[in-house]
Amino acid sequence: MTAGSGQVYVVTGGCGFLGSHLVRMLLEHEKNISEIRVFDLHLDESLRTLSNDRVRVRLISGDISRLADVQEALHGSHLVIHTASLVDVWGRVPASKITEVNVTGTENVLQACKEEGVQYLVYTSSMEVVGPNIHGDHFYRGNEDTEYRIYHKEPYPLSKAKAEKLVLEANGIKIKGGKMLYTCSLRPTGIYGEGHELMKQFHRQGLRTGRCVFRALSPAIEHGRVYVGNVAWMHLLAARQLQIHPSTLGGQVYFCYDSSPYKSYEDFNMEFLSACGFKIIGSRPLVPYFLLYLLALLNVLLQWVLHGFITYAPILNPYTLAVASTTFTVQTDKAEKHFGYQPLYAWEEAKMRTITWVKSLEVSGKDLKDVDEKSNYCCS
Ligand SMILES: NC(=O)C1=CN([C@@H]2O[C@H](COP(=O)(O)OP(=O)(O)OC[C@H]3O[C@@H](n4cnc5c(N)ncnc54)[C@H](O)[C@@H]3O)[C@@H](O)[C@H]2O)C=CC1
Ligand SMILES: CC(C)CCC[C@@H](C)[C@H]1CC[C@H]2[C@@H]3[C@H](O)CC4=CC(=O)CC[C@]4(C)[C@H]3CC[C@]12C
Repeated sequence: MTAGSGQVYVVTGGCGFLGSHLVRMLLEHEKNISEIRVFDLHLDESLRTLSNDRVRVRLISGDISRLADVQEALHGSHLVIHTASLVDVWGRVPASKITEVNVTGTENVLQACKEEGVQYLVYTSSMEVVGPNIHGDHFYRGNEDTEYRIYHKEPYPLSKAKAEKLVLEANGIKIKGGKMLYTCSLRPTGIYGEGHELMKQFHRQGLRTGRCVFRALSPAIEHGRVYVGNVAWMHLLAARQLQIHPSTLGGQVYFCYDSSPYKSYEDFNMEFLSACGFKIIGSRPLVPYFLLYLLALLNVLLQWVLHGFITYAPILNPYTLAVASTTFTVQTDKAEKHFGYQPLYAWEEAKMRTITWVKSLEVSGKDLKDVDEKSNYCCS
């Protein structure tokens, strides 16, 4: 196929952690495309070099919350994978901004699909549209049909739930040219893999404490995790099959899953950090939950006091503590049944790829030597 004869895909948020893996996945595995438009507020110029003689990677700088930007990006395109989002549960940005990007941004994508005659939309939702809620209700090996007391107060999960509802309700609407819009929504659990910003933070934090991770969470609490490459692969397959079987996938939600083991959030992270000499201290939480909760409240107070001077947004706050302390794991085969999804990467490969990347942080870590010396390497 010569460049120009294939379809045009748009990936909103295509320069992000998931988005950039998705662009590479499309380039490697999707033969029906001639152009990938990477629409993002913050462009990663390295993606431009991925163009080849078959597919052009076109970077488009724009704001999803501005309709005109979205309309221009979608003009003449065939399918949109909408991953752009403000992923913030730490209070880094105001709630209004999260709503503006995640909800209004999604409204703009839907409006642009309608006006530009784009027939297919795959939305990157999140496990968070379901839970865990702050009441501590566990979601143990649940699926897309499992009953759960959904309760949202935080801006991020609220915004993802609203956006997903808009996407699913838009399935089947009439668009320009008399055709219909077909949509589906994918719900990843906690995504891990090369480029995960939060893992970088855990790595940096661990270096400061002599490569010791002081256990804060009960090892009995399981948290679903999924490898970024498999999330990207599921998006590619959903996009492909939504065009072939729109009545099957249209208006459906699918949890993203693979064979990553069910573990506590900390123990799962140690699958990678231990390869860099990190050790977890304690077989059970080293501090009682109430003390951790007080620390989380102190962080809220400090964030409030420092607001306007600096953005103080530590990992620990009452919401992240509640989420991390509540089991949320999925066990489903809906994506396999509806569109033949099988993870592209087995657990061992996903683990080795992630370990290789975490180890690369050691090499690139400028402050590595100083930190090790200063922190007297307590875990040797
Ligand atoms: N990281 C995770 O564990 C999970 C993420 N998700 C979802 O996956 C998607 C991707 O998340 P990540 O890759 O982790 O986040 P990310 O922050 O790495 O990527 C999001 C991208 O959206 C872009 N963006 C933000 N505001 C924008 C705007 N106004 N206009 C245009 N682009 C904008 C950012 O520049 C970034 O490149 C999001 O929709 C998120 O809700 C779902 C479940 C878990
Ligand atoms: C008590 C500790 C300091 C807590 C450390 C772990 C937490 C920071 C993370 C535990 C669970 C994570 C969330 C979960 O993976 C679900 C998510 C889905 C998304 O769409 C975005 C990210 C997140 C909210 C994720 C954020 C970090 C945790 C709360």
